[in-house]
Amino acid sequence: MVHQLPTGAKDLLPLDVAQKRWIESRIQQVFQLWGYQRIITPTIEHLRSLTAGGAVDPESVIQLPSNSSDVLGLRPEFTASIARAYAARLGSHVATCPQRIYYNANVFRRRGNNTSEESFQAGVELLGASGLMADGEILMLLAESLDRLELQNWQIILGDARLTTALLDLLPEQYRTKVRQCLANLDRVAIAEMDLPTDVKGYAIELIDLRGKPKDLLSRLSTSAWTSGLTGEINYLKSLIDLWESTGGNSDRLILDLSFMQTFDYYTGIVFEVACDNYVVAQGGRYDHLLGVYHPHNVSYPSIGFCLNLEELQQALQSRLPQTLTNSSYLVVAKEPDAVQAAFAHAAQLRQSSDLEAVELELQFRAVEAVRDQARSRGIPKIAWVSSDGAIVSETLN
Ligand SMILES: N[C@@H](Cc1c[nH]c[nH+]1)C(=O)O
Repeated sequence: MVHQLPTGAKDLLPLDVAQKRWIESRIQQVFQLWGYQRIITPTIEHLRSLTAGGAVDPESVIQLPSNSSDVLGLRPEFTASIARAYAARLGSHVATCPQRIYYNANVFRRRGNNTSEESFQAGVELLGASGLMADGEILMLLAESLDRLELQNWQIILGDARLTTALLDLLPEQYRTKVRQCLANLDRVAIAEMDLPTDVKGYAIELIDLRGKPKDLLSRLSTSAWTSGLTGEINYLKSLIDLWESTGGNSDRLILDLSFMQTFDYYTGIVFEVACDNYVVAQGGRYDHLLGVYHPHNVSYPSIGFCLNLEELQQALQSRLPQTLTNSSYLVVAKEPDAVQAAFAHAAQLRQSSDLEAVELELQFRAVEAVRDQARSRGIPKIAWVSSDGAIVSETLN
């Protein structure tokens, strides 16, 4: 029988794992330097918890049969699980806020035609914090994580769920849903072809074009006839961009896109994704009402976070990642059966040495040349030949 993996599943072989570790260890270092602590939430939860009060489509969750009446599912992302874990724990005590939490694990999504996909995310959630400094911290932490990986050519596409909704609310009610759909799909043609009063169409097209350098776009927006009631939201974004620039953020890295919308529907403030060579390597945003979905009395805590998509990062970083595995430093060989004990003892002694990589044992009694060939082919530079009387001869291969 041929045992194939289900469509969408994959094995990570040791080199894939080494590359993934390379990325993870750097990102986690940065998260920890900013004071974030790691959380591990369960892979399986109740479907109703994973769907975050309707913000995550249950169709995207891989559901599991269960004996109880509650359907279970595999987590499709972490934000809902962390909101569930912390909603009741934060309490009203000021000292518990903010909480800085990070995670690094696998998530599972059901794709079209019933295939499933497992992928890996490393991310942070800043719980119980709002305002300019909190949003600024998350954007800067994101930038520092990407810089730590020496990722090139990345750009943050920054939107604002609240402002986008407010801009759409300026349209007469009967057109809002349709125009929102066109914005989500960046479908300019559909807007142009819609049967709309001329001024409404002009405004809808203005909305789809709200993408560009943050400062240019914001000044265009402040002078638009439609947006006079939105100065608070517009000024907030101006201040955030100023903070980014004044703290060393590269202004070319930031694109403001007020037609940008996220897949999950729990966002209430800034939203963003990071694009790099056609890969979306990270996404996130502010979600001020989500913790309330899980709190026994619906009390919410303003929060914000992001996750990095490790497979996409691995693709975008490919040429910088390790291309080979680390070889062992020594092959320890028992020359005859009654040297086995001494060979184990010598290998153990070598492993104590801090300047060596791994020490491997030869497991068969092969001819000397066959052992040397074996070591060479595995890139092991040294052999320790152990005799039954305990004598050891070290050989460096050339
Ligand atoms: N959980 C979101 C990313 C995110 C983290 N925090 C806020 N948003 C995702 O998987 O897309």
